[in-house]
Amino acid sequence: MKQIPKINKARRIVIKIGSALLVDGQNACIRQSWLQTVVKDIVNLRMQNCDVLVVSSGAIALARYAFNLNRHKLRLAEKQAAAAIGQIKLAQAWSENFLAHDITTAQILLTLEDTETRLHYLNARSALETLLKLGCIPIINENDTVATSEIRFGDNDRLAARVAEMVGADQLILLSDIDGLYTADPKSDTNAQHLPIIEEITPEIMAMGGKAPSGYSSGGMATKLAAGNIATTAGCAMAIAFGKLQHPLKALQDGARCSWFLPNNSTYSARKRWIAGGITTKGIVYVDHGAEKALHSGKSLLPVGIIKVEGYFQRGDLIKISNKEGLIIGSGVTAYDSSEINQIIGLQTGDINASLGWEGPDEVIHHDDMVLPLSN
Ligand SMILES: Nc1ncnc2c1ncn2[C@@H]1O[C@H](COP(=O)(O)OP(=O)(O)O)[C@@H](O)[C@H]1O
Ligand SMILES: N[C@@H](CCC(=O)OP(=O)(O)O)C(=O)O
Repeated sequence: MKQIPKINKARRIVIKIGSALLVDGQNACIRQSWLQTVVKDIVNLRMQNCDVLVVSSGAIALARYAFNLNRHKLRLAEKQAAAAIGQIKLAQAWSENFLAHDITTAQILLTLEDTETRLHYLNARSALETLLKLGCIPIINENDTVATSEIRFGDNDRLAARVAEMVGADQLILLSDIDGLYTADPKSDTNAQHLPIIEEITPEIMAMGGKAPSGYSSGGMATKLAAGNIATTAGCAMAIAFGKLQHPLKALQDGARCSWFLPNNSTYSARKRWIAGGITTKGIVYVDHGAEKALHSGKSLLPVGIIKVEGYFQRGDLIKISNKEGLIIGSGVTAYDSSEINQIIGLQTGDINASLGWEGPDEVIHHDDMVLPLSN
């Protein structure tokens, strides 16, 4: 039996706070007395030598009543406008509350694209590391204004997991309106059972995540489980805990019920963890049975094993690998763009250069740039 993680033993924690906790939905204002208690809990964690990063939702919810933006379904551009209005209030609330403890906060707005483009990812990572060294608390949110539907996380659960992976956090705490994962949504199934420990995120566990709820929240349980996949693959434990009460982190430290997702004993390098955490699909290469077997035995993907390419992508993009039957078996960074792969599909290594007219690498995806099995 694996050990249940303890929040007071963590060296670095990412805490994700959902809109419903931070924002009073009736009045579209910050739940100030609650926020004060969360900030106090975070200050205490830092006194125990733990680095803390906050992923905070709430920008859109804070702007709901401005400019008649209070309908349930907003268009993307309206959400972006609401986020731009609300983000100032959100950052100000965090800043003022931490300043009361002489702690400086720093706002970081990220998109899915930032976490999937290697250079942006490395820049964000070094900025976060520097902020932590300076003793600041990064307050992170999705950059909703520039995130169009294809490049949106759309939920801060997966963004938080990506951040946890980026900074090598040992714990990710998702504070929610529920105290963990149940076998079904307890709001609609009175027989649902609470699950205190999830050792592995199996397809059965994934199936327990329902659809996104209506109202101000956007993710629901499904995105929390997707976050669990990213975090645990990166070797980070994840908790889903009830956050609505005062001092929610202290409550967790004192043993309040929650669901812990235990980390994989992953020995992935930082680069492979980045690949494993990829969410978008720019394209897919389909491989034959021989190649599938070779990949599983640690070989690189060669053109000879590819039978089909889907999508348009550039060299260096993260793409998925599918077997002949259409099952995604992995992902990796491609050394060729999609039109080049179409030119060399099925070719033996010795014939690649003649077909391309220039000297390309032997591998379409090098073993060092590939993760199997796929983590999400
Ligand atoms: N299997 C499940 N276990 C627990 N909660 C579930 C499950 N399936 C769906 N849910 C719903 O997910 C909700 C939490 O997600 P959400 O409202 O998006 O939270 P947050 O705003 O904290 O991101 C719960 O209130 C619950 O109704
Ligand atoms: N970026 C959005 C939050 C989106 C989101 O994930 O919301 P939630 O499900 O409440 O955590 C905002 O600040 O309003």
